[in-house]
Amino acid sequence: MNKVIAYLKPYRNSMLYGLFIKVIGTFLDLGLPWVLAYIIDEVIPFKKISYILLWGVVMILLSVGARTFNIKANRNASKVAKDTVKTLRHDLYKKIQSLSGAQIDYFTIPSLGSRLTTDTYNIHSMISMMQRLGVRSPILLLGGIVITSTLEPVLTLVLAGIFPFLILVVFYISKKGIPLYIQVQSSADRLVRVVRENISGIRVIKALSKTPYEKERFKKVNREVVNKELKAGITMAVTDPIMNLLLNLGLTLVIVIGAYRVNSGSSEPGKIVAFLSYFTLMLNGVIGITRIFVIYSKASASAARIEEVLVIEDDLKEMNIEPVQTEYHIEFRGVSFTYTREPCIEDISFALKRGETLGIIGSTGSGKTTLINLLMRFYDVSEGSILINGRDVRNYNKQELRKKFGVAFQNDVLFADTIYENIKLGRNLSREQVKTALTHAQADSFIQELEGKLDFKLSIKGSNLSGGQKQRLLIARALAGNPEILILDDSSSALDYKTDSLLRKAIREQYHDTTSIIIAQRISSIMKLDHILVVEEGKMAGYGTHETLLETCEVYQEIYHSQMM
Ligand SMILES: Nc1ncnc2c1ncn2[C@@H]1O[C@H](COP(=O)(O)OP(=O)(O)OP(=O)(O)O)[C@@H](O)[C@H]1O
Repeated sequence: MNKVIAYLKPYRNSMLYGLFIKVIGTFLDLGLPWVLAYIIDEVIPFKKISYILLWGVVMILLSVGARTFNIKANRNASKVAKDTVKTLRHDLYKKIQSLSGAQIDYFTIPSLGSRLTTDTYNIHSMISMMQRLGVRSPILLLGGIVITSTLEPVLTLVLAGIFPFLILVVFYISKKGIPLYIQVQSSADRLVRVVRENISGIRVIKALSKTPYEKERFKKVNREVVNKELKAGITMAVTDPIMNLLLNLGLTLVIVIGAYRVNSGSSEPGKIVAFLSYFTLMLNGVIGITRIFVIYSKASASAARIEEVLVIEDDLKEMNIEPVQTEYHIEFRGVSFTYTREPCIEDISFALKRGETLGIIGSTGSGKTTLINLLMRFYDVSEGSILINGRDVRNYNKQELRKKFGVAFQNDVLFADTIYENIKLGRNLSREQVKTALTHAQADSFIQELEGKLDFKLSIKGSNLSGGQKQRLLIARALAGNPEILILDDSSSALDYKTDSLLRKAIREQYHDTTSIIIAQRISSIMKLDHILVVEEGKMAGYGTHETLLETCEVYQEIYHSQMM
């Protein structure tokens, strides 16, 4: 919680101001029953209307003052909570952006999503509540005790006697509640994951008639969240009735003893009436405190989850590795890599000169994308090294490294925005540059037919385009800005042969200085490239030109025969 609490520092003055007016507002509330008792016991016996009216006005002023100060304080509290969580959410988002691939795998994307949304919302509720109920409730409770003890010390003793029990209840229950709320958040993560998968795969689910299966899957995880919520809720909900019970027991005693005291002349009816009003205020105070404990329990579970992300060390730090003199633009030197347990990439080596093209082919899951992940340093190699211009990729500032690339990943994302903005993607690219990239990506012809052309608005994930059209836009995005290194990861699979061939021709002719790596399943997409790497189960099954591989590489021959014959 400490790291999250530190976010409140800049708002210290604003919180102090809020605290001040909240305290005044609450004290004005506490003054009301005292004035009531005074009117009943001291003013009414005189039977003077003007005197009674005067004290009535005092009561109205107290009441209006209390409301005004409380409203002002509550507004201030909301503002502090909103601003604090805005900064926290911003920092968390920034941190998530900088996480390495391994760290994202560890946290999982749905969990990061709910840490950024539900967890920060819980913190917002806590900060807001702490400044409101957190100030008001203890004052109502303690102030109530102090004032009632001046009015009726004997009766106050009866109420005060039950407070140690109340504290014990709150302590015991919140100790049980916090771990339960951590479990609730974890199962909410699973729910988010299932919903994400479900919604993004809605078409295939319908196509394969998997709706009942998915419904069942959702039902299961939804039930899990509900059960966990229920368990946490039931545990925390015990607090309220137990406290009410204890307080009501105390009140019953107060009324009985109070009645005896009024009868015996040692107290007055006004004091007993005021005592009952104070009791209601104190009850509100106690209810407020229990609510704070519930919110605190939730927020402390959320704070732990947020802090876990905020404090994680960058595992892709810049290293100080001596650069080497080399004629190559990109070099893989004996690269091996393991995601979790089994090695995924083993001893891969190749070298490309500037402007050369490399095709990577191999069966699914053989490790082709992983090679790109390592080149772009989403993960660090387990063994060996990857050099760009003789500098180890671990030597680069991450921004500097990633700026070199133009990338179209498998199933990459198109945003719900115009075609122009989707290609530009926040870079400083003119409409002319974007148009050129679209022409090279063979997207020109279909864009001409769209309403608004470059300003045609795409739906989420580009769902108002065909698969081939989407791929052409993604390729254009990779080409725009003339990157130093172009990566196309299985991104032309939906193109017809003619368009695919025109695309390769455009890349060859227009991007001389760009070193290109093209991952493809189709041999026709890569057979004319300068080098071809054949990957099989993470290992190099062959490396060379199309002709040499046809002679020397059995795996390549098999792929060739299966596709071309
Ligand atoms: N984040 C990850 N965590 C653990 N294992 C992973 C991760 N990403 C990929 N893998 C595993 O590593 C292996 C290689 O995956 P990779 O995506 O590199 O294959 P690929 O050759 O590109 O496959 P495809 O042609 O189907 O895209 C696969 O067995 C895959 O299950």
